[in-house]
Amino acid sequence: MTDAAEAVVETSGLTKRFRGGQVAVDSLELSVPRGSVFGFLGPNGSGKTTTIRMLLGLIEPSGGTARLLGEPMPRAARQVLPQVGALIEGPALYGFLSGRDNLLRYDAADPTADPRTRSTRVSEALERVGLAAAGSKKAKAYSLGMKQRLGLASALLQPRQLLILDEPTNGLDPQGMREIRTLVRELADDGITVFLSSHLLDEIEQVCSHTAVMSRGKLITQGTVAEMSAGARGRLAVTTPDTAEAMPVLKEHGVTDVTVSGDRVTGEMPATDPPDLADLNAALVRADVRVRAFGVERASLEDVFVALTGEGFDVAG
Ligand SMILES: Nc1ncnc2c1ncn2[C@@H]1O[C@H](COP(=O)(O)OP(=O)(O)OP(=O)(O)O)[C@@H](O)[C@H]1O
Repeated sequence: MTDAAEAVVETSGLTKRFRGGQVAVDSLELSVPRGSVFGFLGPNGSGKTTTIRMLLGLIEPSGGTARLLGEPMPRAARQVLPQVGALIEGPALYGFLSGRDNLLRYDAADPTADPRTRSTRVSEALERVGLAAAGSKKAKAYSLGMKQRLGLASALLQPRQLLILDEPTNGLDPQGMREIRTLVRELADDGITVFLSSHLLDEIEQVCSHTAVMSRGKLITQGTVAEMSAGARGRLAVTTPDTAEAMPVLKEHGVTDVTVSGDRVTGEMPATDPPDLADLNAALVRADVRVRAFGVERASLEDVFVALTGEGFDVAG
């Protein structure tokens, strides 16, 4: 269970069919490397929460297998779950209790938690999420971001190898989102593998080393975020007031799907034998195109998603 190359989450053919026949998760093959910050990305309803619930043994799969820290779930739940912190669907908090008392109470409900170290562990968890100073405030006075950090603290009351967070920034304002993202990075630096779900592409790009992309219950791709963006070709973008003059020059050089939006002309570089960017820029200038900015933009995960599914990534909700 300590091999660095080992997958901390591994599924094979994992499937969930709900009563009524709807397949929420379809033959999922997921492999989460130890030490990664793994972003489980997909639009709303693509099966992320259902997958997480199966991983944690909260619901039975209809087919396939899931292993957590190398052990089969749900069979090894009692052995494995103490090493896994989880936060799904926001923390259940008592508003009339302080943040600290919420954690004490939460810990007391955990039969594997040692009451003798409870107070120290609660203090450490509050410290870890930056709530030490606010620990004595009533939870109902917390901002949403603070509540979410308190939820994270509850998942950190014991030493964990793996954290599973379902949409940890959902509903937070930009500041709250930044706090959670920073915290996730710090936890990863501490050596905890973090598996988080999100429907936000830029969130995954900002915090995750690896990602798996879901669409309609199916895994469409997984790998490192860097590989994935590199795999999709970026678009050439030219900023110029002379868009009409720029278009034919780009087309002559093999650029396809040339489109104009405002003062930007963008297009796909040819896959084989692409023109040298300096030559292309010179050709634009020769054609009296006043070039204000020029370059190939790195492909985003959204480009990857659109390329693989042929659908737009629905960021609503
Ligand atoms: N208990 C259930 N019974 C029937 N269908 C369900 C149940 N739970 C989820 N589903 C359906 O399964 C599909 C996947 O839902 P799931 O919640 O796993 O998606 P998600 O990617 O986590 O999306 P969200 O971010 O909206 O939670 C959805 O179409 C949902 O309606």
